[in-house]
Amino acid sequence: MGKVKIFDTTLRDGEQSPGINLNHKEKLDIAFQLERLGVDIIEAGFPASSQGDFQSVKDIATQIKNSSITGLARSKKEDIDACWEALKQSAEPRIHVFLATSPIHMQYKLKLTPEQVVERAVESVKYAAKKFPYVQFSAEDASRSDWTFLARIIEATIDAGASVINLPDTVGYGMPKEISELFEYMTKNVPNIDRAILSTHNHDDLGMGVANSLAAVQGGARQVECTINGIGERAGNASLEEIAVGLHIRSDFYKTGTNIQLNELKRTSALVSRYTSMPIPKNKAVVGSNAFAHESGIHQDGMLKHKETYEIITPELVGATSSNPLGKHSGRHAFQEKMKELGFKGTADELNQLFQSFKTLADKKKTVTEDDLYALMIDQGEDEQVQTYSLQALQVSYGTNQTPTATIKLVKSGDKEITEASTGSGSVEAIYNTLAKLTDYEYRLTDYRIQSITEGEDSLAEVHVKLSKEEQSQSGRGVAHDVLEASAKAYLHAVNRMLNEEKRKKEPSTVG
Ligand SMILES: CC(=O)SCCNC(=O)CCNC(=O)[C@H](O)C(C)(C)COP(=O)(O)OP(=O)(O)OC[C@H]1O[C@@H](n2cnc3c(N)ncnc32)[C@H](O)[C@@H]1OP(=O)(O)O
Ligand SMILES: CC(C)C(=O)C(=O)O
Repeated sequence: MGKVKIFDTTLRDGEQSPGINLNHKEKLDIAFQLERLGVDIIEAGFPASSQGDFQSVKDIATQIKNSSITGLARSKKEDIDACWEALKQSAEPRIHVFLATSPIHMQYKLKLTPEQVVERAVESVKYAAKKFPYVQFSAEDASRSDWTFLARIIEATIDAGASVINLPDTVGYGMPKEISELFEYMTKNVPNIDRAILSTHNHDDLGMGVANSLAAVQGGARQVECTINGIGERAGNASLEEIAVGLHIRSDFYKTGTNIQLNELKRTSALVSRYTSMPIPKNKAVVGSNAFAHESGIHQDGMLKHKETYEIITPELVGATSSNPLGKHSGRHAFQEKMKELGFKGTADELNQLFQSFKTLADKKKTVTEDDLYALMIDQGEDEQVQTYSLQALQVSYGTNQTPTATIKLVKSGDKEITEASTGSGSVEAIYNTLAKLTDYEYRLTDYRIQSITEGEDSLAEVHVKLSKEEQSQSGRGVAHDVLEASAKAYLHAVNRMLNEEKRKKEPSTVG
């Protein structure tokens, strides 16, 4: 049996997670990391849904060479046309067309009869196949669809030109046995099934996303759709890292594997977590910080005697350890070596700047971990974007019987220095009141979260904020050794993103 293809939808279904809003650069960075991870197919977005999605899919399709790129389209000519415009320059243009097949979706959402759904699906797949060499058709809500009807629409769409058929558990309703039987049934009962490969796409509403994906492989699926860290609509999608490691560790059972470079999993997960502002739960399988931590005496004793007593996955397998910790006495060579290992692709000048930031941090911290270095790299990436405002100096005066006051100096548009002071009921509020005056904007703070990137008293602080203004909202993050500085940086990050977005919206549209 060949390898199972991994179809990553972090940039499409993953971005549908409430609260996630990735910008163009973040999407490209994630796409490059997914390519490095060995993902077979990257679903880069839904081109007809917005100008931003269109542009990201187009740029990802032209820049990524070692993974195939696809985009989502409803069964509508306009969506298929937008997808083609975005993907026509990719080495292997692929489209993902979908239409719901469950009674509830057909009747209430689409307001179409089953006959009309078959007609519409066939018409769309035929139209897409005139442009694209690879067409995937998804029968949305397949797990709640009638199996005989599903077999009929699968046969018809394969005849119309689909070479991949996806049977999603759209609302996370299926149970593993049921999902595996669904795939077995289609494999046996669709006469032309050997002309297509079957794909599975599972949501986690009942916590079954990964179990259902693996059950589908048992039932005959040869492509698995999933996301990094399991992000996605509602409770999320099945997580790529758990599926890839599950198929690897239990290859004795599944008799197949994937092209995923497992030792890239940890850094991919960290990058996606940082960019989406979605922290990884400590106990998350494979990539959580407790995944390889053994706490109790009996377990520790077992581990000391023989690691395999309690460890079925080694941290090294998924790229989770750093054997050469960096600190204040580390030099350029060790630093450069580590950055190479972490996938740094910048110029010598950028590396030099990073080295300076690393030295500043190492003066304050005992050990600089991989997570700290990722944070520095991501911070530097932000510097490459247009930053209308940057933080020059911050001073906060605070005392138990005193109103907190923040004095802040910013640099505006690269050269103009502006200074303001303001009070607040707490230090962070004083900072935000001052920044609101300085940036001359009326934002509402709708989310504020602090996370320590690493463990220990001297860890870096990461603050995530969400600012809203009328219908718009933008998230921002700031990393610093000090929580107040990280809070100021996060606010400015969101303001700069908001301003960039406003500027981009004023630029002429190029969709279609
Ligand atoms: C299961 C999934 O994850 S599917 C992907 C879901 N992702 C998204 O929706 C994110 C991006 N979506 C968007 O930006 C918007 O919804 C758009 C641009 C696609 C459409 O926006 P609007 O035109 O304003 O329509 P709206 O979202 O309100 O309604 C969806 C319409 O698409 C129709 N529709 C839904 N699925 C399909 C489909 N597969 N094929 C054809 N039409 C469809 C609905 O019936 C509805 O049509 P109606 O207006 O005739 O009632
Ligand atoms: C478009 C389809 C595959 C989807 O995202 C779902 O059904 O969840």
